[in-house]
Amino acid sequence: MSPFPRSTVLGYPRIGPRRELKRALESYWDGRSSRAELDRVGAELRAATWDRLAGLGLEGLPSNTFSLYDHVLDTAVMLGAVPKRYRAAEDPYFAMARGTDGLTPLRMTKWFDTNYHYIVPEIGPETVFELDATKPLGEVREARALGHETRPVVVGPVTFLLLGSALDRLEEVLGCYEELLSALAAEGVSWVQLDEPALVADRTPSELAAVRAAYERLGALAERPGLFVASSFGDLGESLPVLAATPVEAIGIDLVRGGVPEIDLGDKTVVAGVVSGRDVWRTPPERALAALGAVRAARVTVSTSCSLLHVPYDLEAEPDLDAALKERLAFAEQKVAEVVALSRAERHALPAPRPAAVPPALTSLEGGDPYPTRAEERGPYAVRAAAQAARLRLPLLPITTIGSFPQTGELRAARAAVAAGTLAQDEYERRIEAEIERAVRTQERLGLDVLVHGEPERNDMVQYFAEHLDGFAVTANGWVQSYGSRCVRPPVLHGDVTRPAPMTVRWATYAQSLTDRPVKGMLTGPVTIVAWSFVRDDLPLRDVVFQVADAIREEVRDLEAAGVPIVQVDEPALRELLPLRQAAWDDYLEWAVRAYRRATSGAGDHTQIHTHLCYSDAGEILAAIDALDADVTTIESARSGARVLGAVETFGRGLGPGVYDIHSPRVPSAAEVEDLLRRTLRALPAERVWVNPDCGLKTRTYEQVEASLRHVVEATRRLRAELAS
Ligand SMILES: Nc1nc2c(c(=O)[nH]1)N[C@@H](CNc1ccc(C(=O)N[C@@H](CCC(=O)N[C@@H](CCC(=O)N[C@@H](CCC(=O)O)C(=O)O)C(=O)O)C(=O)O)cc1)CN2
Ligand code: MET
Ligand SMILES: [Zn+2]
Repeated sequence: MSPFPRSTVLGYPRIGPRRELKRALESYWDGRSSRAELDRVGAELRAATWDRLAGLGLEGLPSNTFSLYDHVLDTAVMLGAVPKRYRAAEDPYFAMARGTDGLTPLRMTKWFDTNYHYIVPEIGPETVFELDATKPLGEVREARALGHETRPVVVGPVTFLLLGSALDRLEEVLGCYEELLSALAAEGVSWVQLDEPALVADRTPSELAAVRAAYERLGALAERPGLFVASSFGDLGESLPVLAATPVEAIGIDLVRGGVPEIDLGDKTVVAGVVSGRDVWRTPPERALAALGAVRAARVTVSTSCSLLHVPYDLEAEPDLDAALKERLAFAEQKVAEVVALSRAERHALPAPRPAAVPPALTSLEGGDPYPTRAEERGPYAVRAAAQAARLRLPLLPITTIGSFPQTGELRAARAAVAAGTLAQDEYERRIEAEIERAVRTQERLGLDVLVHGEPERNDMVQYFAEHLDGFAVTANGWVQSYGSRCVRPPVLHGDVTRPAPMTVRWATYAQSLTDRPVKGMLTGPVTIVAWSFVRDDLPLRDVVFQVADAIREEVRDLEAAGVPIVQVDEPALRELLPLRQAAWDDYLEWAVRAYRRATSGAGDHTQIHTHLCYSDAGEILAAIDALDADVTTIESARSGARVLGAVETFGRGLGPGVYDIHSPRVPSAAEVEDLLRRTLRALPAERVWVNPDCGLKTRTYEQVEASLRHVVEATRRLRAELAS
């Protein structure tokens, strides 16, 4: 077995530095280009990535980190876990990911504590595991034809099965992994990377036994590549000694979030994740070198703490970023260069590479916590509910949406034109107003009860606020994949956050001026703004979140003062930031809830506060969601099989479990919506039930939205009539 290369990364972005894959996918899905064209773009992106990584001096190149949609879905396909109902589809892979006219897609949820979403494997008694190694083998050969030897990366068996809630199928799945290892060995591959991020969360003794059994068995295989088991997103804790006792040759350890292992790892190679894949800060070289030096193992390789999937491609694509800030930053390319430089410095006992620039002095917390708990300012729910009912006069089962309406190509082009200086700001604002009017009229025509302005002015629900708050920088090309072809540009929160002026009042009041029905103002909550940004690391996260909460609080009060009767403060990332280890949950939830209440408790009793959550596996944090004390909570439900309904009967206030999935282009039938509503009404008293989709409508077309909402209204009216009789 050849020694593990001295420098590597656990994975790399794949959407393309200019989102080439996004465009190719959407063009293929729309029928504007062929599958061959899509595959050609994929091949070009893979080639460019390997060439670039090799060009930067990286020694260990990963392969199979590319994906047309999601790497967990790729693993499911590799293992034959394709549910029968998708097999006859024209393109089973994308049918699982996005659904078709007749088929709902598989569930989708957050990848550990990141803003990346994976497709949840569906494993049932009828699943027959059967290896299809086309993709990993294909990428190895493709890279080889370009002159690169690579290390294929696949999701490991334990993590895959835990994600699919089917760890009892380990024996069968291991058969497939054995076959895969044999095939890779026959191909002349010297190392394979098995990603096991699930090992950094709490694991039961039987799960740890499964880890041991899995890697004993794979390790015992006669003809196989070297086994590199990679963890990320935290400390391996009790999983580390288990792994260390198996025959795997290399273990990947996150040394940014986790500590240097106390145990001596003997003859293993430690792939030391000293360069963070989760933030955009430059790596302090002395800290990285100290960690590298402290690891006790036969061999140490310099690497990233996780795949670089979670950071943008290249800082050099940001000519407009402030020069002093830029000095503190590293995107994927710069991080690869750091890995290479650290590896050389470590090997040759060279002085530390170019030191990270010293950040400017920022808020210091010395002198005590400047964020005392604010006394509860709002009245009890019963009092608020009465005041709001008198003001809003809503029917039973009020129908609303989550905030955004379709973001049209014209709107995006208009924003790009303003940035390019070819469209005047006031003309842009007129177009936004026209779009708000379109959204309002559409909702009135369809018969919705609580209207939204549709968020046409927002490029993104976090980036928009970052652009209007002090303390943030935004990027021009810093795209990070969120799911499938969808990307975000996470803002950089680098300084103290303050709100120089109202951010949304003018659009909310414009919308309200157009209609007699109540319009809800729309804000993003402090936890979510911070979760979906790259955040300064010189303050506790909690204190940064409180600063953002205070800015949102000012906005809530301004909306109220302007006569907006309902304000929604979205917290879709509340679950996402939940620590992977349960021991840290209470502390997190305590301050996260406090931040939310700080943001919203300035509203009077007559103002109805809504919140919205999605991808939440809400069951786990239902008590915390309840503690947010919002008058109405809308929550994803349809896409996750209405599982949340099993847990909501204790919920004390208004609740709108989504009645259809908005991430799929398919239009739900009225019967389907009615069925979900009936299930909701079995779980909750009708007086507290709201009717809404799972999430915002920005990724859909007006055609899809109108058809879907028509069915929602139809189903709701039927049930209202039934309840009234
Ligand atoms: N930050 C964040 N995280 C989130 C969500 C979210 O909304 N925001 N929602 C959940 C699901 N995730 C989602 C993530 C992204 C998108 C999404 O639609 N993203 C858009 C980009 C949004 C954006 O920034 N749009 C900009 C710029 C768009 C653009 O492509 N501009 C063109 C130029 C304009 C043109 O001619 O089209 C270009 O750069 O080439 C704008 O509207 O102004 C996309 O991928 O297409 C949807 C859901 C969870 N996490
Ligand atoms: C990801 S949660 C989205 C909430 C936002 N108000 C929207 O409707 O798009
Ligand atoms: Zn949502």
